[in-house]
Amino acid sequence: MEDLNINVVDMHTGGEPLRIIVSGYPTVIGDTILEKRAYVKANLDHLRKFLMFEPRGHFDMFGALPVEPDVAEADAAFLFMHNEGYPTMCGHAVIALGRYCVDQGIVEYKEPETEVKIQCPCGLVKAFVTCKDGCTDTVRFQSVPAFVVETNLMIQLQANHEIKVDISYGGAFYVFVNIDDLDLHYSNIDGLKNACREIKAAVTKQVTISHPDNISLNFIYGVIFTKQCPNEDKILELCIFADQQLDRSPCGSGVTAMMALLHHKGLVSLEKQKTFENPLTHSKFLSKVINTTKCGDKAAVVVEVAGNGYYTGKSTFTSEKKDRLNSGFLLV
Ligand SMILES: O=C(O)[C@H]1NCC[C@@H]1O
Repeated sequence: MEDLNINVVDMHTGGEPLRIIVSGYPTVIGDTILEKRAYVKANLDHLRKFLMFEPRGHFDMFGALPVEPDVAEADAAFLFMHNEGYPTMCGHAVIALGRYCVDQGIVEYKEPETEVKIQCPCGLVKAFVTCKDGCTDTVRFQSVPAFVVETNLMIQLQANHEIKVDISYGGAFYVFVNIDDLDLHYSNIDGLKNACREIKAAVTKQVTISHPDNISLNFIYGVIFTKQCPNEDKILELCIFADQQLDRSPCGSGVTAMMALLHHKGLVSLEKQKTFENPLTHSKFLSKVINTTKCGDKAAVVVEVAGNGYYTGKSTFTSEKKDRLNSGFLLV
């Protein structure tokens, strides 16, 4: 591997890490953001492993790589990366990146709120950063149109156990399972990871995932284990995504997809706010459906999600040729 010197800023949103690459990456080639995503996958994947894997990262690390936007309205564009590859959307990242873009002067600071238009692989996402007394704070974002793929789909799990799932899109495709339909508790992470594997495999057999605009978006990104809290307007969401990665946040793109589902089922009206909580870290996002729209010929909604991202550090990552573990490894 070449001599590397990569500068990053680390943040977290609701406990979910975000490693923002600031400098030291080669130029990413491609006319569109999806071409750039394909380029890094084919040509620069060793750098994802270098920054996401141990000893510099860990199994559940998440990253954002700035690239040149290819739509005129965008203020910035980012590719995302995790333990398996390059996802199409990430809400927790957009919340942190909204602050980062204003703090870095990529967009001019404006009180009481600064709008930052971030191009993501799934499309243009608008972030609105609260700005007060010279400081950035809470971020709300409006994602790409979200739509429902299937509701009440019956799938067969290996243990002769049939369960009902929903599938919905919020910048990425998610399968939703009510955790009470499984004999599992949120604290049983290994059990949930096994269930996630089985659910993903069963759904992939039964359903063709298809986005009206681009085939690069056609894959199930994660499984979300949900629970409506009785007597409270709060929904628990635990997302397992990529290669069994566990989201510490309530999962911004998952919340977007879930709000599309709730709206479709008549369980939430426009502008009605819902709270989503990660059952392990107890971090929260607030969300509402703000409009109806279309995605191709599908009925869709525009969803807003709000949360807080915080800075945790800055690093320069270097390499040494004589280091046998230089290129990164994972112990699960
Ligand atoms: O907030 C989100 O949308 C994400 N968090 C990790 C997995 C998803 O990309």
